[in-house]
Amino acid sequence: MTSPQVLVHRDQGLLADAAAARLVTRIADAQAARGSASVVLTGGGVGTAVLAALAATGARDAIDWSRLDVWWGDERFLPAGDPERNETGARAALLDHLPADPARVHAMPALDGPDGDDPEAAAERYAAELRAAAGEGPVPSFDVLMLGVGPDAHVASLFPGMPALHDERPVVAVHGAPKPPPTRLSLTFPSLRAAGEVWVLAAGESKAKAVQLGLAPDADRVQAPVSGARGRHRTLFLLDRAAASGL
Ligand SMILES: O=C1O[C@H](COP(=O)(O)O)[C@@H](O)[C@H](O)[C@H]1O
Repeated sequence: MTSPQVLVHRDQGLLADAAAARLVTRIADAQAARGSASVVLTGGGVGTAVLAALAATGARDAIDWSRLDVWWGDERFLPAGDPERNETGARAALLDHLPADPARVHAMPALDGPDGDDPEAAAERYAAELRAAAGEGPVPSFDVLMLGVGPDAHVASLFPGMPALHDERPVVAVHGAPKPPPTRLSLTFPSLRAAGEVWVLAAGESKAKAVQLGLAPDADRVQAPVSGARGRHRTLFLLDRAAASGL
């Protein structure tokens, strides 16, 4: 497990631009080294702002979009195209504007997908897709996994005190999430921690406490799930000044 590094930017706009630039470099490096790369996207305000910043920069052409696998860390279990789905936001901000290979864009199943309104079956389906892509182990060694963080210190759809925090399966259905919608799909800690790099993105004063907990050496990941978000090689907390104000 890596100790987090903290980078503070003046405001959310600069944070999004800097994270987008970092993403271009990381993906291009991975593609140069291995031929392909994989990223895990997050929903939420900053996560989507990073994708919009990436779409807006000319540097995005340094990425071979046809050789990039795109996954999600969590999803709201709603019909395809629902504006509240993380996938919908990511497509509008970035993926609809790029020559990504549709077969490599691995959206989590929707409520009107092949498993209908059975989130457990949908979670198993996504786990099978991850396993098939992994070669070895239950999930791929993602190059970069991005996570937003809630004011309650949740990451992905791992909310404080909920059973999903203890689940060893790679993907789970979440019921009764405190933030709507209540039914979600989420990667679990073992999957998050399989990533080479984990980037926690936070902007705004409402996230300051969660960021503080996420970096506290004695934090309990059941109470503050962000404190369990760590990458194998690197963990970055990419913050704006307001989110860093409690440090
Ligand atoms: O519900 C969710 O919330 C978090 C954080 O969102 P934010 O708008 O407060 O930044 C997000 O990371 C997660 O993917 C999403 O499903």
